[in-house]
Amino acid sequence: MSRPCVSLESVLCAVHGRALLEIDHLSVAEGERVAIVGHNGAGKSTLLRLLSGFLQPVHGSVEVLGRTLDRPLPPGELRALRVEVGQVMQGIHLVGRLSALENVLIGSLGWITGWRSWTRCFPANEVANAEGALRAVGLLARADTRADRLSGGERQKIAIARLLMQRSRLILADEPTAALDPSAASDVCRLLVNAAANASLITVVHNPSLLPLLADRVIGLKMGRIAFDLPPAMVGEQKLVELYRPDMGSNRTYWGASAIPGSEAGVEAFS
Ligand SMILES: Nc1ncnc2c1ncn2[C@@H]1O[C@H](COP(=O)(O)OP(=O)(O)OP(=O)(O)O)[C@@H](O)[C@H]1O
Repeated sequence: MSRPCVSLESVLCAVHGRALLEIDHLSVAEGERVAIVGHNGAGKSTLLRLLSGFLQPVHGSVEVLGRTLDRPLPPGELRALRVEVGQVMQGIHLVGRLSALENVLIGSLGWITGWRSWTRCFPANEVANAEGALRAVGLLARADTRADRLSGGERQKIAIARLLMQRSRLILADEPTAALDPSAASDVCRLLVNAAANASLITVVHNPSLLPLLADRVIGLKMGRIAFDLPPAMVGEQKLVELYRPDMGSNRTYWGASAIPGSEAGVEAFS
């Protein structure tokens, strides 16, 4: 069996003595497509931050693509991780003053070296590849348009074209369809799955109707813990109602600051 692309054991993430995420065990195989669902504040983005090396656990082990992320990585390794882990995050991180094509080319910065990388003078074959990526998301005609003149849906598609250039082994997408109309949301999901043809894909999503498009496995997070881990066909309305129903009176996510050593300074690592 192939090595898991993501492996978490006995992980606790906490800030100022408050537990945000507690995962006993989570493993994602290479090529798997996983959706994460859960109420606001359930810990979905925290999980993605952990997997992208932006946040370290208070204790437990985190392995992503063979790298141990329990401690901050040295800069060289962090850069390598950034190339291997592609991200489409809330708020879409495009450079507004650059054209759509230039934004897509940024995806290849991890692959080109030396003066070309510093001066952003991309070789002709990479420019052709970037045009191909724009064509794949249906936006070649907007290649020269500044990113800040594009619609939300168009910008999401540009972010996916950039992923195509990055050739990541793991793609983390945090609500990639937020604020899109239903048709644009389906388009973006299909493009994302295509972009992840040779990668593992973990997507945070709020709209349950998109689950079958995006995932072959759905993980429900509730108050920082895994509530279920099921195929999309088994995530029916009842499961979702239970997942999103507030648990009144629970104080599980709060401890005294002294109860979780190492979590006092967590907010710096978090922000
Ligand atoms: N910078 C921060 N400092 C301290 N706590 C934070 C910070 N950001 C988020 N949190 C807390 O961490 C918990 C989990 O937040 P997270 O963003 O992971 O939730 P989420 O499931 O992604 O929610 P949403 O659906 O609203 O995006 C929340 O209780 C939130 O208040």
